[in-house]
Amino acid sequence: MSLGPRLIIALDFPAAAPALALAARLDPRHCRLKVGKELFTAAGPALLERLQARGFEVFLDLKFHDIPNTCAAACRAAAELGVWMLNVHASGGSRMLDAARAAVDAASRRPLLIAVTVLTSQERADLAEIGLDVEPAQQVARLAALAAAHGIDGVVCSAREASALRVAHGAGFRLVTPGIRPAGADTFDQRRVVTPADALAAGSDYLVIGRPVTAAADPLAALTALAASLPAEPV
Ligand SMILES: O=c1ccn([C@@H]2O[C@H](COP(=O)(O)O)[C@@H](O)[C@H]2O)c(=O)[nH]1
Repeated sequence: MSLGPRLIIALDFPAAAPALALAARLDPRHCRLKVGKELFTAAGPALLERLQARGFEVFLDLKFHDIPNTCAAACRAAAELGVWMLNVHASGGSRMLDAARAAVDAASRRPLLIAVTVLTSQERADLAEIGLDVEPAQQVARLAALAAAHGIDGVVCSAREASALRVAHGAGFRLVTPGIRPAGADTFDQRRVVTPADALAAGSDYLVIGRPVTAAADPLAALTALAASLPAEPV
């Protein structure tokens, strides 16, 4: 089964113009695009329409986390925007996950619904601070199991956790992995980072890549080099 392009470029920009300028240099046959909180707040649904009109499938990364009714309503509204994938926080719990899933199931074009486990910027000390005395991998496994049990299509995790999740949840469970860094690249605020080739080898379905491409002096050259470090796309 082909999952389509496995690279998802995070358009973390403050306005539509730079996002559209980068998108104009990209090919929807080779990557998908991610619109997150910053860009969506600045540019709104109109930007999604323009990206989709150019042939891109869009991951709307708003990480909804609220009471079940509010979360479901947000998922419904996001699904109506025609996005390919959207997400919620698994830590919202089973009733919130059920409500979110029911909302996307009712959509005329159902997007993939993905649950965020432990942010890739977090390490053990960050979890301890919020009262979780566990390794990130353990908390990721716990939240992924909750998501899977409630019919969620997959999770956002670090590729460090991908192989264990693939064993636990099988081939159809989508593993979406940010925190991707070519060897030697600046990690910035990320903590659980993995190289692109290692992420795929570990079983990631989709690699989310932002600053290694978008902050590069030549984003297209950076993306081309990154893609060249990967085995050929399955067809
Ligand atoms: O656990 C998570 C969930 C989401 N993200 C998002 O992915 C990109 C990563 O950007 P980089 O510049 O490659 O670090 C960014 O939009 C995050 O909001 C994540 O990093 N980790």
